[in-house]
Amino acid sequence: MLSADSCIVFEAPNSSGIKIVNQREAASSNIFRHKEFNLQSLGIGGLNAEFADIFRRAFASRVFPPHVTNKLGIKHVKGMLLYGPPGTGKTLMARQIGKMLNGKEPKLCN
Ligand SMILES: Nc1ncnc2c1ncn2[C@@H]1O[C@H](COP(=O)(O)OP(=O)(O)OP(=O)(O)O)[C@@H](O)[C@H]1O
Repeated sequence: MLSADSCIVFEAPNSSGIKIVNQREAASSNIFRHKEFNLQSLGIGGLNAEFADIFRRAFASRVFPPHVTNKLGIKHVKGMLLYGPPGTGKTLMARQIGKMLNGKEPKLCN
């Protein structure tokens, strides 16, 4: 049953050649492939606080329906810069987050 809060998201596989336009806002609520995250199963250890910070800053706005973000004037974060000592999991985390998203792999800059 459809209600005023119902949201329809059209999806097409990349290989289909079909390009769906003008539904960016609606699609944003479906940004993650999986709704549950388990950092251990993603091979990420000891970065729970960092992941929570990334999620809160960059993705929290995307779990709200588009009409709520529009009404509140919330702008989605479109990029992030990870910094820290070498070999501490920045690249690993970026790649794993990229896999969880319905998008392209992250672009890594050294
Ligand atoms: N928290 C972690 N959990 C699991 N593996 C990790 C973690 N941190 C680093 N590693 C592993 O250590 C190696 C180096 O990590 P990674 O390349 O992600 O570090 P980085 O912070 O991007 O380093 P750099 O700043 O030098 O680019 C990788 O093989 C990665 O899988």
